[in-house]
Amino acid sequence: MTTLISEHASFGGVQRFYQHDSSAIGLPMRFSVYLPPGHEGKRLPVLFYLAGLTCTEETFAIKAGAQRVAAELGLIVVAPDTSPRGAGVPGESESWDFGVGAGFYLDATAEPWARHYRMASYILELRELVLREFGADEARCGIFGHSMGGHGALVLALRHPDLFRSVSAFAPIAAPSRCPWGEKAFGGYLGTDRSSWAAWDATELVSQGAVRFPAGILVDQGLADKFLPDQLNPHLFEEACRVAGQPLTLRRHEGYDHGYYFIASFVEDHLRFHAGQLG
Ligand SMILES: N[C@@H](CCC(=O)N[C@@H](CSC=O)C(=O)NCC(=O)O)C(=O)O
Repeated sequence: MTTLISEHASFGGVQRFYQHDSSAIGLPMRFSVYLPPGHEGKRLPVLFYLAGLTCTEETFAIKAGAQRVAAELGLIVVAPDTSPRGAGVPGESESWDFGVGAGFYLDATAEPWARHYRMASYILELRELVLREFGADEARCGIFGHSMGGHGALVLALRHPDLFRSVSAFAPIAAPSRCPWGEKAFGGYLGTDRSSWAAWDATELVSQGAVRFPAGILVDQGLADKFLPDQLNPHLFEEACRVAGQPLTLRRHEGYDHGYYFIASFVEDHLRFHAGQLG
C-alpha cells in the first residue's frame, strides 16, 4: 500500500511525500513526487532524481527549486530515499559514506548487505509504481541525480536504456572503481573481487562501447567542488565517452561547489534537457 504522508500545493501542482512497502528492499521506503498542474487523467513524462550521500527523499524537493519549471513543462518528478532505513545491519549508521544514506543505487551481493541494500532493483520497482499509481508515460521516463545519485542515474540509464530515455547528472562520482568513496562502497556491497564492480561503474559501462544515448548525456560540474580532485573524476567518464563515441555535454562551471546552490543554479537546464528528449 502507498500511504500519503504529506502534500503541499506548489506552482499550481502538488508536492507529495509517500511511504510504501518495497518488495525489492523488504522494508518500508519513502519517496517524494511532484505532480504538475493538470496532471489528472494525463500520461505525463516522469523524471527520477537520485540524491547523494546523507540525503533523503526530501532533499531535492526542499533545496533544488525544481517545481516551478516542472510545472511549466508538465513533468512529474520523483525522488526516492538514498538507502534502506531500519535494515538492522551491524554498523550501518557508523559512517556517512557507507550504509544508511549511502546505498549507491546498486544491488549488494556481499553479506550482510545483500538482503536489504538493493537500491538498483528498488528504483525499477519505484518506476513501476509511479507508472501504475500516477499515470506516468512508460515511454517517457528520464533519470538524473547528484554525486552518488548522479552516478546512480548514469548507471541505471546505461544498464536500462530501454526504461530510461534520457539521463543527466550533477557532479557525479563518475568512476567509482577509482575513488575512495566508490572503493569503500563497492568493496563493502559487492566484495573485494573487482571484476564484479564494472557492471556498476558508469565509466566502465561506457567503455564497453555501445552508444546507448545517441542524443547525448548532460553532466554539470562545479570547479570549486571540494570533492572534485579526489572523488568525482569527470575527466575519466569524458574520456570513456569520447573513445566509445557516446555524445556527452560536460559543462564545467567556475566558482560552483558541490552543494544545492550549484544544483539549484542549473536544475532548470536539466529539466529542459529531459523535456526536450522525452517530448
Ligand atoms: N557530511 C559530509 C558531506 C555530505 C555531502 O556533501 N553530501 C552531499 C552529497 S555527496 C555525494 O553523494 C549532499 O548532497 N548533501 C546534502 C546537502 O544538502 O548539501 C561532509 O562532512 O563532508
